[in-house]
Amino acid sequence: MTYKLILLRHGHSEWNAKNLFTGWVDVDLNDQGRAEAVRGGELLVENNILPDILYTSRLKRAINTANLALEKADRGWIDVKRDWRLNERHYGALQGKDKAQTLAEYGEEQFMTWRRSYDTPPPPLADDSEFSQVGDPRYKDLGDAVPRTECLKDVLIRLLPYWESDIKADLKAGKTVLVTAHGNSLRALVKHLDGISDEDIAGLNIPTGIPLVYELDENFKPLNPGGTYLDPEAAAESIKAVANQGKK
Ligand SMILES: O=C(O)[C@@H](CO)OP(=O)(O)O
Repeated sequence: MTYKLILLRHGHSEWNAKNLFTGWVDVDLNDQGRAEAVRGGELLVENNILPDILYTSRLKRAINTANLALEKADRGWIDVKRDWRLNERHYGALQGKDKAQTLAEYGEEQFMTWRRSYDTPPPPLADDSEFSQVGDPRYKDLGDAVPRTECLKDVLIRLLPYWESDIKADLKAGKTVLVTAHGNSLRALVKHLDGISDEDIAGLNIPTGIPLVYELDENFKPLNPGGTYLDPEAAAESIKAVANQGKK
């Protein structure tokens, strides 16, 4: 028995275009992102990889990417599960800040530590910040556990129980699962799937809007390590752009 898992990072958002740290701020897709999402759906159809169930975060850039892709694939009818555990990494006090300005102000080493180190979170975001999610009704179930900042390790710790309890169960039931989420929540999942070390994960970036397909064996180990991008050339271009954010 093998399992099929599709990972899809949301398309370009309004804040990707402005080069701002986003995290849990609920920014929508821009026109480019909407086009990427539709293309993502086309790629699913062209490769005849059609999801039976959708998992998304609670953020509209992921929700709308999934809706556009699934509509294109005529799969808007599949069951949906949304969970905060698939949300982007909370970017702490960097949420709303310009990446290029942050790089210029703090230098490359600190900037990259905050962006890509496994276990160093940015400073926490104040609860009264306009970019805080404290008090947001969509996270009522979290009570006071709404994050104020997170590193990638924190994301993995909150995501893994959900992977184990829900996503794996649907894969085991024979469903093709689509997970539409974010650059860093998907980096955490890929780290787990591919057994990437804490050091090496710093160099891994996920492109926007391009389905990444994993074939998993009965132990949920990838038969195609690293997964397969349905448009490898576009993925390589987009990965470069993500890696170079801030440096413009
Ligand atoms: O700002 C963010 O939330 C993320 C994803 O866009 O950015 P980065 O790639 O810098 O982690």
